[in-house]
Amino acid sequence: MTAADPQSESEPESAVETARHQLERAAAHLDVDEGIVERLRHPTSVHRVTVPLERDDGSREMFTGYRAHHDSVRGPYKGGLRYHPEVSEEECVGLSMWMTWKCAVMDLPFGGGKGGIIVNPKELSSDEKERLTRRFAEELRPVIGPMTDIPAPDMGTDPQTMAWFMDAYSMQQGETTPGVVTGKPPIVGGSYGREEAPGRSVGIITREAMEYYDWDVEETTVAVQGFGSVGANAARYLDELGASVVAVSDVDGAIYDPDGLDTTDVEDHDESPGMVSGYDAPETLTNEELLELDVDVLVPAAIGNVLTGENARDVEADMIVEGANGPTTTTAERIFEERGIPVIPDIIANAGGVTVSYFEWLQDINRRAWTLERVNDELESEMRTAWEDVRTEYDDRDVTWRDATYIVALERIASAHETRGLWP
Ligand SMILES: NC(=O)C1=CN([C@@H]2O[C@H](COP(=O)(O)OP(=O)(O)OC[C@H]3O[C@@H](n4cnc5c(N)ncnc54)[C@H](OP(=O)(O)O)[C@@H]3O)[C@@H](O)[C@H]2O)C=CC1
Ligand SMILES: O=C(O)CCC(=O)C(=O)O
Repeated sequence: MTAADPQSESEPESAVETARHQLERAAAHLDVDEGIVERLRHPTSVHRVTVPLERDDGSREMFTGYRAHHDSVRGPYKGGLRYHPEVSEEECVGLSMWMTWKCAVMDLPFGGGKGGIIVNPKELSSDEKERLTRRFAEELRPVIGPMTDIPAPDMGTDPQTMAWFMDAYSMQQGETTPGVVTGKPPIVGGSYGREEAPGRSVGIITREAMEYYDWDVEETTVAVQGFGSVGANAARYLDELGASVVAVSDVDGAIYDPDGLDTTDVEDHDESPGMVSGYDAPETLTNEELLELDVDVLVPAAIGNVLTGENARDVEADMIVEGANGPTTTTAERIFEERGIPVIPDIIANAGGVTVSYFEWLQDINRRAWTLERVNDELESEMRTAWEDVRTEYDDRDVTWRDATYIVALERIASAHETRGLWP
């Protein structure tokens, strides 16, 4: 491993710092009112709540939760709830900014929000997680709602968490309100295909990018960091397409088979957390080694800030497709640009999650479920449209894939602000 890049911006970099750098880069290519750019550097509001929990043994503990609202010019705030020990206000703000751009790239009528609780979900029993979630929903009730802010799953939360959240909100409202969260199980108003959607979109966008560069999918090797909702579904989609998925990982480490893993045989985070590193594979690696494997496509799909000034020069992949939110720091991005390694950004690659959340929200409003086939067909069509919008900017301007994606998003957001009138 080489030393940290001498021109590094200070690392570790917070999500909000990364998000601001990315916004400024895109703004430099557009004729956007400086006031609008300045406004977008900040959240509209951030809500901090204390969430009391009675443990199974009768002891009491206080947890801190957040909900950041970044921008709602195009519609209600939208974005996930994360349960993780490293959740912070700054992280929620950065993630909410990414949600604003993500919804705009996909042309969805939503803005950006994100929230979470500082907690290690692996240290909660199912009953404790339910009580924590119900109380969190009650605390957030004044600032969420089907027409104001619609949470969804993220790391450490899942469809069951969303069902508890929806139930707690509905009990307080006095009416069943399925549209207050997305990512629920289908039996309580969730959409078929939502759980798989972010990983599926990573697969679709990887496929489109491979087509763009004229790569043969059957000849392509892939390494995926993280084998949860996003990573496992991306790996399985690409495996099904014919790519050779040679490595996947969980928090404890990676498994590697140069001949390709059978991704359906490896249990994912939902089926059995922590089972990846226990799988009987020809070789095991650390997560750091997985990131530096000589593969065609690297998909970081676990946590943020894993590609940094420390390791970006050692990455041997020919293309990076971001499954996680914010896996690449500003310094790493610059190094990949210098090295000619394309980085397809999170805000389009994993946007299938929020896109199917939008389908779910429509289904909830209309009280009418779509088939899985319809969901997947419409997701395919939305992803291809967004890819074409981004590809056009990429081909027309001498910019990175991230800049091209941000340009599409920022043009739509800035134009909505100008049309509505930002300055009263
Ligand atoms: N869920 C969603 O709808 C969406 C999620 N995302 C983003 O995708 C990323 C992953 O989310 P999601 O798949 O939902 O999360 P999950 O909780 O379902 O899975 C996370 C996976 O990452 C692994 N992991 C956790 N910490 C580390 C670490 N330090 N190093 C390596 N692996 C680690 C976990 O391992 P283990 O099983 O051992 O815990 C697990 O395999 C996040 O950045 C999230 O914001 C983006 C769009 C939508
Ligand atoms: O489905 C959603 O509303 C948001 C999912 C999410 O948090 C994300 O895309 O990062």
